[in-house]
Amino acid sequence: MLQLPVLQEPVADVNCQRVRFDTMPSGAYRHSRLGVGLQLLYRRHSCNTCFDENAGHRPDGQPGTSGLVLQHLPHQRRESFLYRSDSDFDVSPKASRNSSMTSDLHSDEIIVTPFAQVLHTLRSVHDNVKTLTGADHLPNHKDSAAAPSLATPSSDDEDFSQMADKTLKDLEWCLEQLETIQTHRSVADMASSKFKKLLNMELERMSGSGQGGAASSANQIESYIKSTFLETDDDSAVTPVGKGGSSAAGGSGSGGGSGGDIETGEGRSPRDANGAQATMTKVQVKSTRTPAQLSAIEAGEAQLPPRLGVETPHSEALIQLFETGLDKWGIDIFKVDELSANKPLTSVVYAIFEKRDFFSKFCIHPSTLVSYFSQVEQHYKPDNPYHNAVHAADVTQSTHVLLNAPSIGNVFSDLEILASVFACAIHDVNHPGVTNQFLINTENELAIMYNDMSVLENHHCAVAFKLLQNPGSNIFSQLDDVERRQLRKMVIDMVLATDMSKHMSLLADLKTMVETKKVAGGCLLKLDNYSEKMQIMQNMVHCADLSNPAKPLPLSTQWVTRVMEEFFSQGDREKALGLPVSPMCCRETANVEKSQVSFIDFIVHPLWEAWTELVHPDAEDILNTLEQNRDYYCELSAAKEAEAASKEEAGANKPSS
Ligand SMILES: Nc1ncnc2c1ncn2[C@@H]1O[C@@H]2COP(=O)(O)O[C@H]2[C@H]1O
Ligand SMILES: [Mg+2]
Ligand SMILES: [Zn+2]
Ligand SMILES: [Zn+2]
Repeated sequence: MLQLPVLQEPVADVNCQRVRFDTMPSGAYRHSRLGVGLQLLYRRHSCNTCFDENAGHRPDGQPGTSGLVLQHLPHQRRESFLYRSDSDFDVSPKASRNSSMTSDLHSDEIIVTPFAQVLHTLRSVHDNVKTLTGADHLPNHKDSAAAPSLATPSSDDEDFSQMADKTLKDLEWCLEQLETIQTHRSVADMASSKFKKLLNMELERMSGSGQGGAASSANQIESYIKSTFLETDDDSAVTPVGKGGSSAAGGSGSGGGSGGDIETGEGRSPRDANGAQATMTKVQVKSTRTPAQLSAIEAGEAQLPPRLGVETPHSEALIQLFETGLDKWGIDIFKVDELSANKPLTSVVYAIFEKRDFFSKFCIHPSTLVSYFSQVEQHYKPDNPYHNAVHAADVTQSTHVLLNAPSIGNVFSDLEILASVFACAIHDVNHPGVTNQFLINTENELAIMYNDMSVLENHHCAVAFKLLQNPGSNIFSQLDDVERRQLRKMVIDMVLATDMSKHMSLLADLKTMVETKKVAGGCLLKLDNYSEKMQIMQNMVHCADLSNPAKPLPLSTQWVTRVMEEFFSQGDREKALGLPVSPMCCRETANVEKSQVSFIDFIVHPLWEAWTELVHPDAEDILNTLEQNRDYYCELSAAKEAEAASKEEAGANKPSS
């Protein structure tokens, strides 16, 4: 069970409140300044005590060891745009929006997802009405509260009419929200549409602010973020045409004879009528084992593979590296690549399976594991600068570290952990080095096969499960049917969620779940149903997939170089095919530093901020690193702009002779 913090309860219990306030950091006193009936926000706990307090409050009376406590983030933390004022939209309670109350609050106190806001506001209304009608005995009014109050509070009339006014406004807002909920949509969809609106506002603000070169690079970044991380709505154009002619446009008509040849190395033509079939045929590679070896494996007599599953002259150094780094955020994964003789994925998976005792827990023969993951590793394309086996190993090891967080220590079963590690290892297998939009625009056989829906992610899953069918490769052969079905479903759900167009929905799910539980006053996220657990697992893998900007700077910068190189080579191909160049894919015009700042501000930081809220304080260092890296790129970008400006000036001042 995930254990949530008791961040919020109506301020009714005077004694409890005093005790808590005594132990709070100074910044947390702000609620006590608010008038009676306005304390709709949180009573807060001091960080080092709230876990124990929650344990004491647990309904089952068990000590609070097996859950996750949702705690507040430190106040100096920069907040993401999700906390920005949204006064252009009717997306927050009116009364609270402009009041002094919200202006000095911090992200752990402000509720931003609509459904939680409704619950929250209703609770406040409830408390206010209680006070207004005299049902409450005005706990904050010191000892005078001992006398039962009348229908009109003893404080001045102004307080009273302000409160009545606010109560009515809040009630009206809640009713409006509840009335306009589209019943076919989930409450998390409410958050997702709100966040998309906010992101669009931010992006428009960004691209509207610059001039000249700065404006065009901002436009390109805006197009990149919109086309990659925002799902195209049914009612908008099928393929968004970005500003400045740099977008993944083209649509179904423009693929022409281009063929969109993903170079999978087998020289097949995607326009070939058998193209789709060829894709899966390619996956059915022959097993690397001789029949004798296979029967030895089946009989359990197979020889153990080399240490860590890879033949390498550097096995001692690799063992050393894993001993110190396997459980650490920011292991040098490029060093792992080098020491493992370019088998980073096999060696990382092997080390994790050993560490987690999966060989014996799931009766997996080490040589079966090596057989399977060698094939998976071969199906990652080494020529991709970014989407290769090193990225897979990186995401797998990152998830392994996230799973080790004490706060989620007892949340997942072994089978769920196995599924998560496996999903990460295969999540980009056979990636062609181009985006979904490119495959769709070029009518690639994969796009045809998967009807333009999460084309790559469907392909990664299919390839991985196909490879399991090769002789001597089924690492799950000893699971029973139910477990195998469960595992398959979990893996598919996680890998399909790595489609970046699902980003906002994932983030909205996570935030709505966390905030709703907080507001509802529960301290435990029970996570006893599949869908809630899966939301956490999908977000965890998504975080790991978007973790390169949160790694120590020397690693982070290398990933940026790689991802940009991959984007640029897609741009080269688009140019060669006469297609419009996708945003961020033109090596001549892309602004790498600035795009990193925006990528972090608009995508990565909101996600990690939400994850940190869930597992606080476990991911604190990760969020810090992310913010430092963001500042690094911001400074680089500013320096570059200053240099460009001074060059321009020098050019303008030169006499034209
Ligand atoms: N540093 C980065 N800058 C820009 N885009 C990135 C960066 N890192 C990852 N991405 C994108 O985010 C995507 C995450 O899923 P993929 O690994 O399939 O592909 C990744 C890239 O398209
Ligand atoms: Mg992917
Ligand atoms: Zn706390
Ligand atoms: Zn990935």
